[in-house]
Amino acid sequence: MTTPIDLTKLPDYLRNQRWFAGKAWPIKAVSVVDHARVELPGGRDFTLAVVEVTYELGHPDRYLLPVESKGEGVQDALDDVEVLRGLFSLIREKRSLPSASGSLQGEWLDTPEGLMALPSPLPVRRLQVEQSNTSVVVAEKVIFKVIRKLEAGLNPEYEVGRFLATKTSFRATPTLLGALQSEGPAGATLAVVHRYIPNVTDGWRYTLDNFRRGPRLTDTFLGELRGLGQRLGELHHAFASSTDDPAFSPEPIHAEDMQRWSASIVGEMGVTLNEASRQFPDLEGRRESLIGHATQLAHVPPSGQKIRIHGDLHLGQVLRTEGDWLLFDFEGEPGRSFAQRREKYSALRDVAGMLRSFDYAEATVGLEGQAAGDRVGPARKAFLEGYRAATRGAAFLPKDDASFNSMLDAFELEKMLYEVRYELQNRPDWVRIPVQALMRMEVRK
Ligand SMILES: Nc1ncnc2c1ncn2[C@@H]1O[C@H](COP(=O)(O)OP(=O)(O)O)[C@@H](O)[C@H]1O
Ligand SMILES: O=P(O)(O)O[C@H]1O[C@H](CO)[C@@H](O[C@H]2O[C@H](CO)[C@@H](O)[C@H](O)[C@H]2O)[C@H](O)[C@H]1O
Repeated sequence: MTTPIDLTKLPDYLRNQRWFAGKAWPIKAVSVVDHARVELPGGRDFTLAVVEVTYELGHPDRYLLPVESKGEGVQDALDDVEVLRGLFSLIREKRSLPSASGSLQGEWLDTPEGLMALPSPLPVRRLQVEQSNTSVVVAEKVIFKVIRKLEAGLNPEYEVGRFLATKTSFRATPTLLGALQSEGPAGATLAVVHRYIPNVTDGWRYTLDNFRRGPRLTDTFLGELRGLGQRLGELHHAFASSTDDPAFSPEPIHAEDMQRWSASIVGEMGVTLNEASRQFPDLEGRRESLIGHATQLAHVPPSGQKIRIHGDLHLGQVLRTEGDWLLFDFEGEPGRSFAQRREKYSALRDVAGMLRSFDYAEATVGLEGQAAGDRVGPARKAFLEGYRAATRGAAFLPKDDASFNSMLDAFELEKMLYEVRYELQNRPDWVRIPVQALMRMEVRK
């Protein structure tokens, strides 16, 4: 198959795309590593190409480019509704297509939700939100996300979604319905399809609205946060459920795990403080105390289990429907490899992620001019109460409260360090939020 794209135009094209993550580095070369032609009704077609971007420095990245050859240059094919319908049909009809170096495979799960009827012709619309990928809503019932930056290996969002939909009874998530996979040397998940949930607010906006109401959170909202903790507990029960799939089966936490996790936090602290203390010199004075905090984890007597977790849980990863919460986006932290994101871990890492979000919400309303209030403490307490109630006696959690609290503290510290790195790279104006949290952190006696 001949390469269908004008390679000379690609560096400029990529630099102008919202989803292109390499804007800060000079591009050395762009090459097409795989491509497939997808035919559309009426004799038209478009190309799904996987391109590799090599930079003057650092690792190469791969991107998926759905493109149409229309006149000059490179055209994003996802602007064309016929292409959106064509891509969706490929998945729904489980079609297989040859590509230059392998094949494309549409997958559709035959679960009860997968059997839904859809109208013809299919109404499709692109979701108008700022996001790293491109999402398309089909008939207000289905949402498919075309993944822009590709990673090698099994995509955790697909893997987890499939496990929850087919092996567990956990339904507080938009159910995974299908996926588009590319197989062969350029193998990757190219798109994932979920049930679309109409009339939802994301948990971040919903929480900010509540934090803006005054210095105290309402009992109603605190009750809802208890409900959020409970849903997370149920998710962890589903992850910990007995299964013969080695990618999900729970494993005991050993002393070596605690030591490894502790050492990894100490390592991340070195890198993060070196980067951040140029801008926030006071952080240097906290180094020893924070290291003490991280090393404490290595001495926690091991109990509980390692399980698969959400991996990047925060308020932006939950949806508020009428009267309930849905947890979604099981991709894990974008800065880590798929292999790292698929590792089993303590469930408390997710709990810590959500706790950090309450601090971010407080800082955000503070920056907007809201007077300081008594919001974060009660929000944390309510969320933890819900989580504890749903997981009482669970084998995956530490046996005693002291271990529970020490581990939770260490994972909150780990998340703060991650956030400092994330913000330095993505939203430098926000870096002071996790930095201030690091400055405040006390070692629990
Ligand atoms: N199943 C769904 N139902 C309704 N809205 C959704 C659903 N999945 C995602 N969304 C909306 O789309 C936005 C982007 O989705 P997300 O999967 O987080 O994309 P990205 O990985 O590109 O950030 C979410 O913040 C949410 O508002
Ligand atoms: O949603 P993503 O998977 O892309 O997650 C990344 O971006 C998040 C920000 O959008 C970032 O979350 C941090 O900011 C949130 C407020 O915007 C806050 O609620 C979170 O607690 C905080 O960690 C997330 O860390 C990052 O991986």
